[in-house]
Amino acid sequence: MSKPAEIPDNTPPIHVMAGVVTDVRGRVLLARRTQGRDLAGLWEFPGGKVDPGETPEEALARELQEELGIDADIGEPLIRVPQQMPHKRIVLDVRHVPTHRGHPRGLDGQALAWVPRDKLPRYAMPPADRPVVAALLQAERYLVTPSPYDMSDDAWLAALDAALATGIRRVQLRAPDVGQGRWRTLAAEAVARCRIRRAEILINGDEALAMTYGVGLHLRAEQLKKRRKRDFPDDLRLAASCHDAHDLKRAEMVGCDFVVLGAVNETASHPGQPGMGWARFAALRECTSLPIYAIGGLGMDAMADARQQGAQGIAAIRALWPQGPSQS
Ligand SMILES: Nc1nc2c([nH]c(=O)n2[C@H]2C[C@H](O)[C@@H](COP(=O)(O)OP(=O)(O)OP(=O)(O)O)O2)c(=O)[nH]1
Ligand SMILES: [Mg+2]
Repeated sequence: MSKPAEIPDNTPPIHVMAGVVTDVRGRVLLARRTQGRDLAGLWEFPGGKVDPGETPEEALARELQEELGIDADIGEPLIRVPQQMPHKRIVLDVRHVPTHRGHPRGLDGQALAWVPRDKLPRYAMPPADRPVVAALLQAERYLVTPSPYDMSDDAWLAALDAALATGIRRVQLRAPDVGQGRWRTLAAEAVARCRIRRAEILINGDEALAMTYGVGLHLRAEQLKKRRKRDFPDDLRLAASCHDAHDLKRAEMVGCDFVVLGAVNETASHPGQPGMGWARFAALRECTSLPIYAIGGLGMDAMADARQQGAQGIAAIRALWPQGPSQS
């Protein structure tokens, strides 16, 4: 995952603002890049580069006025994606645009489309937009279940239910250190509970079990290193745990749908091992367009930071698992 030779490491990235302009039906506005520019023909969120002396919000409001003729209210940040492209580095800084005045028109001759959210993945977009679309459609919290240790199955399942009740919609089922028989029982019950709550399930490591239930598979880092091809149904999620640029490259090659990258901070399970920190996380994120959850000693209070560093959100055991008496 080395950087293209023509980009020196110290080239400052180009700051690009883009807006998720939404209509009353919740559809999102995409614009098609015109011929004769980079990435021509691809669909994008309308926006453009920040000019010297402008704030990011001023830049986005100006671009939306120039390109679409609308007077837009710039809302909350969605995600900020650092991205290496063949001949440049950008930071794609995406804001919600919940309201605007005027009817958008393609003033540069660009085609426009109002797209229902669930149809966004059908549009061919630049690589930096893949994490943006994922941020719009997919869960920002990825619960990784802890081993039950001395908890009873019932207590563990009750904790899972409590976690799901907080609105968690993506779960990695993992229970290391329990025997096969108990793992199968726990997994069967956990899959049923996640289905009731409409939470997406990925099973850690156990491909046969994932296929049995028709749910996703989360590859451990060692499993990812040995895998050459996806070899997994396209309609089920395939994810992987990554620690470095090699892992990310492999996850791309294998066709993972998303990955988990860390540890960002020191964790309680590995005291004394410093994490990679946000700067390293963002540098690795810059070299891939995979959606990435940050993991490692992160609480939910780090969510805004994570999104600013280009993360889909946070994956966690402790921070997302209700603390029962035997967990303390
Ligand atoms: N607006 C926008 N740009 C994107 C997206 N995804 C993405 O990779 N980009 C890239 C494409 C370009 O390399 C860069 C934006 O530059 P641009 O050339 O469109 O900027 P601009 O609107 O200021 O246009 P110009 O006046 O320089 O022609 O960011 C996106 O969703 N929206
Ligand atoms: Mg533009």
